[in-house]
Amino acid sequence: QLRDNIRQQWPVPYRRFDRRPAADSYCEALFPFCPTGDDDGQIPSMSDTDVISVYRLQTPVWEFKYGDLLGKLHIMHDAIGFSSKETGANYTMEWYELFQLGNCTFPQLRPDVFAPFWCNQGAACFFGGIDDTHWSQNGTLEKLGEVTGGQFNDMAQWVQDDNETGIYYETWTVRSDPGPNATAWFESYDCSQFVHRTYRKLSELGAKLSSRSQTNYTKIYLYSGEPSYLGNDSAIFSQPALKNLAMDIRNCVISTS
Ligand SMILES: CCCCCCCCCCCCCC(=O)OC[C@@H](O)COP(=O)(O)OC[C@@H](O)CO
Repeated sequence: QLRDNIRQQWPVPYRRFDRRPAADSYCEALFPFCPTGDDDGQIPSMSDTDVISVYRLQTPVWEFKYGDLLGKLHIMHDAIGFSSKETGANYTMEWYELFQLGNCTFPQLRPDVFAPFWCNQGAACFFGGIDDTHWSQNGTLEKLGEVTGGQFNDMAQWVQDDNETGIYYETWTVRSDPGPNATAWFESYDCSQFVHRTYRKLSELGAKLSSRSQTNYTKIYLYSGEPSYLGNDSAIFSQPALKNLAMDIRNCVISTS
């Protein structure tokens, strides 16, 4: 696929931003995002010589509301826990949607705006404590290893940079077909991808982490032929010549919501 004479790169790389914008005031959270985390997303600094235990955390999505219901469908949320040997303090770190999963999965139609609208920011949430029951009851709480306080602090700096530049949650993994040699058109960007990036960063920093059991991560797949770039919002939704395309997209939003 050629776009503006440039060969299209698959999967389309996740777009990074210079900095996270404020969310649109139209978007409403049913549940406050990261209610007990720091308002500015700050992560406490550990002493360089501290020993920090790292935990794999997994629980069914919406466990707080539906218990193990989504766990039965293997729809799981992933996070990471930390525990400081020097202070005994525990921490939870996760990445999830500011305005709930449905709004990241499907756009909305606003009565006064022609183009579909997304409330799909996602962000890292770091807060004090590990709710053992929440994570272990229907999921997993497993120690993976230890890192030094210095490695933790370097990871914390990376988390803040990653969080400032990677701002949109993307639910779907889009591939050409279900087979092993499929081409990935778009990768998802969700809780488990954040966990993978963090493990990768910790391993770059020299950490040795390992799990006793195989971890399965939740992904939801769409299969399609090779995508073509049709234009951005303003190109599609403000040009009379593209009205049919714009209507088709709106109708598709109506039929999926
Ligand atoms: C409403 C339609 C949704 C259809 C989508 C079907 C499944 C999609 C699976 C995507 C993977 C989900 C993993 C993930 O990113 O989880 C993050 C988040 O949704 C978890 O939400 P939560 O409310 O269970 O937990 C957040 C919580 O820990 C806050 O303290």
